[in-house]
Amino acid sequence: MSREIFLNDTTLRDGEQAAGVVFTLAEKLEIAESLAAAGVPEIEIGTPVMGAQEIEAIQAVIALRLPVRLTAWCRMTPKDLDAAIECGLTAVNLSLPASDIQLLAKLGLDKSGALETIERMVARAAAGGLFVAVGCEDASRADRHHLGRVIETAARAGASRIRLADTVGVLDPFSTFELVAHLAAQCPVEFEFHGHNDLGLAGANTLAAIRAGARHASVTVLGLGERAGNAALEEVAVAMAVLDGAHTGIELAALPDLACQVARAARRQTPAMKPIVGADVFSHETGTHVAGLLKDSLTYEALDPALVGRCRRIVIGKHSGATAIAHVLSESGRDLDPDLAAAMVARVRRKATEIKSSITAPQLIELYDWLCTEAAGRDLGIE
Ligand SMILES: CC(=O)SCCNC(=O)CCNC(=O)[C@H](O)C(C)(C)COP(=O)(O)OP(=O)(O)OC[C@H]1O[C@@H](n2cnc3c(N)ncnc32)[C@H](O)[C@@H]1OP(=O)(O)O
Ligand SMILES: O=C(O)CCC(=O)C(=O)O
Repeated sequence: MSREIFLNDTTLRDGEQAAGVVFTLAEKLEIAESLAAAGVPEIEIGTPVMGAQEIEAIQAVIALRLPVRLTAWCRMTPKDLDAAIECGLTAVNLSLPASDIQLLAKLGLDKSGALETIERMVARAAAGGLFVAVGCEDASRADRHHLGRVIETAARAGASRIRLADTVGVLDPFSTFELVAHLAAQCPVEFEFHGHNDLGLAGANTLAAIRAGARHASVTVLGLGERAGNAALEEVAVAMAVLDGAHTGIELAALPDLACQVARAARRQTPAMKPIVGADVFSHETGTHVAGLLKDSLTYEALDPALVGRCRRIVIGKHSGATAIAHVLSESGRDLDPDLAAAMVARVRRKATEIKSSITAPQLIELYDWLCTEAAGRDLGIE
C-alpha cells in the first residue's frame, strides 16, 4: 500500500470506557509515553467535560510534549468544547450521532437540526484555531444521504477530518468496504474509520475501511473499549504489515510489552490465544505442524514471531509426534532412539491425557529416562 495510513489510538478514551476500567494518572502518562514511543501518530486522551480529574490528566499528558497529535472526545456542545479548550488541547473530536435512532432518541434532534449543530459547533471550534475532527456516532446505521450532507457541512465549516463510527459494531468487511468507498470518495477532508468488535469483526472491518480509502483508523491496545471493544492496534498494525506490506510507522516489536502494560493497568487478563500478544499464539504442539515447522517455519506460521519481538515455542503434549519429541529431547543432549519413538509418543500422549496439560521438558526427560531404563532392562532379560 503506497498511501500513508495513520493508526490513531484511543485506548485512553474508548479503551477506558470498557466496563470497570480505570487508569490512574500515572498509568495514563506511562501508556501515552509508550504509545508515542511505539510510533502511534495520534492519541485520543480522554473526555474533557468529565471534569477536573479528567482535565488534570489531559493536561498532564499534554505537558509530556510527546511527538504525537493529542485529541479528546467532545459532544458537539459549547460546554464540551470549552472544557477541551481549558485543557489546552489543539485538536478535538466533536461528536454527534448520525443515525435517526440516536439523533431522535438521545438528542430529540432531526437531521436538519443535526446539520445546523455541526455547522455552528465546527465553525466555532475551527475559529478558535483547533484541528477539528467530526465524529459521526452510529454512522453505520445512518441514512447515507444524511452522511453525505454531514461530510459536506462539516468540511465547509472547517473540519479537517470526518470519523465514521460503527458504534454498535454491525458492519462486516463487505459492507464496510462499500460504505467507506462511497463516502471517502466524496469526502474533501481526511477520513477515519472507528470500528467496534461486537461481532468480532472490528479488525477485519478496519482493514476493509483502509483498503476502501480511509487514511485514518481508530484502534486501541488489545482492542480494549466499550462492550466487546474496538479494533486492536496490534492486530491492525501487524495485519497491514503482513498482508499489505504497509508501513504504519508503528514499531511492531514494541506491541507485546505495550499490551502487557495496558492489560495490567486495565486489570484485564489477556487471553492466551489473543492474536499477536497472547501467550500461546506462537506455540506449536501438533505433530505434523512441528515436523513441518522444523523444516521450514513458513509451513505453519503467518508471520515470523521475531517481527513482533516474540519467540516460537515447541510444546510437547497430547498431539505431539516423534519429530517434536526428538527435537525437544535433543535440546537436553538426548537422542530419541528410533526404536523407542512410537512408545515415547504413546507415553507422552498418556501422560498429557492424565494431567490434561502439556508436558514440561523435565517431565519429558523423566518419561524418556524411564523408557530407556525399561528398554535396557528388557535387553538384559529383566522384566
Ligand atoms: C459511542 C461513544 O463511545 S461516544 C463517547 C461517550 N463518552 C462518554 O460518555 C464519556 C463519559 N461520560 C460522562 O462522563 C458523562 O456522561 C458526561 C460528562 C459526558 C455527561 O454527563 P451528564 O451531564 O451527567 O449527562 P448524562 O450522562 O446523564 O447524559 C448524557 C447527555 O449528553 C447528551 N449527548 C449525548 N451525546 C451527545 C452529543 N454527541 N452531542 C450533544 N449532546 C450529547 C445526551 O442527550 C444527554 O443529555 P441530557 O442530559 O440533556 O439528556
Ligand atoms: O464520536 C466518535 O467519533 C466516535 C465515538 C465512538 O467511540 C463510537 O461511536 O463508537
